[in-house]
Amino acid sequence: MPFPQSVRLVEVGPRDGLQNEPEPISTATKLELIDRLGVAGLRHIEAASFVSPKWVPQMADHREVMTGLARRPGVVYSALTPNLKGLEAALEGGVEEVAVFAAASESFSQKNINCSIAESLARFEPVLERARQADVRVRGYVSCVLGCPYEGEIAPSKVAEVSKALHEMGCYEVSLGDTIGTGTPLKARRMLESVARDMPMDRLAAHFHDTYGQALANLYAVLEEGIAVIDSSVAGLGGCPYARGASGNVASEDVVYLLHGLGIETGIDLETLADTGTWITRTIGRPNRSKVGVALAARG
Ligand SMILES: CC(C)(COP(=O)([O-])OP(=O)([O-])OC[C@H]1O[C@@H](n2cnc3c(N)ncnc32)[C@H](O)[C@@H]1OP(=O)([O-])[O-])[C@@H](O)C(=O)NCCC(=O)NCCSC(=O)C[C@@](C)(O)CC(=O)[O-]
Repeated sequence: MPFPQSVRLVEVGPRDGLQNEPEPISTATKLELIDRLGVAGLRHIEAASFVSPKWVPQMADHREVMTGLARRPGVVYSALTPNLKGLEAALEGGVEEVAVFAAASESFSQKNINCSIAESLARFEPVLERARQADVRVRGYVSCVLGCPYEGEIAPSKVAEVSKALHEMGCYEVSLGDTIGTGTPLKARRMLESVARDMPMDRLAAHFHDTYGQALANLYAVLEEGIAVIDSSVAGLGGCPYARGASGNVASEDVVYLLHGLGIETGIDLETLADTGTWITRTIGRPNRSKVGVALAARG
């Protein structure tokens, strides 16, 4: 299949990228990061997570983030909402899009959201219903699509089953998470083929972590299959609190460089994005995990 003409990036740095940071990051820094990403041309930014502050303390200022945003026209600012409580709080914060998150692994589901896969899907039904009433779009995530930190291999048929359930429930898009970054291109392609048998390819997104350095190769493989939405995190920030050793998402700068090199449009200004990666990593004292970001910064 030919590559898509354009790809939509979903920037998850302010949420997935920061959620695991042990030291509190100020709301002002989060807001500046989100705004800089908008200036760089990102049109979908996952800004916050309405989860329990006991489980993920770094996201405790979700309301302040959501209400403090300098909303740029044309930019969607979304948030994670695992249940009705989270959704109601997000709606009060003026959210225009939310995401529910399930897993293809029972053990990960228990560790991450404290319930089974079936219970999570049942919990999402009223979230979808309430979001529909409020005219808010819902995205769905499936974690552990290419491996689980507790169970190892995950059957592509299980990923397909959970993805289909989220799609049928009303999620406009399902993002496939290689939570621990163990995937390889062949596995990624096989998994995607299995999922796309049950739901349209243009409703799927790739959300790959780069723990084993395979994320760009995996993205190339799924782009060839027809994926046109990619989640990424500026400077490769991140790691999942319930997947020990998992490193960040694939770096947004590296994805943009790859896509532009393939002649695929993103609407993103790479230099501004790279400056944002340099700024946030310096501000929070983290290494910049984007090779492109580091190379551009070194060039001056
Ligand atoms: C899902 C829950 C809330 C269930 O948590 P629970 O403990 O089973 O829920 P509960 O209903 O029994 O409530 C327990 C307490 O949490 C409170 N509570 C309940 N819900 C909320 C809420 N929405 N916001 C704020 N507080 C909440 C509730 O009010 C109560 O407070 P208490 O009475 O003890 O003071 C919990 O397990 C949780 O917050 N987990 C965090 C999960 C998380 O954020 N994980 C990281 C994001 S997922 C991810 O990174 C993967 C992804 C998406 O990026 C894709 C990939 O890479 O794979």
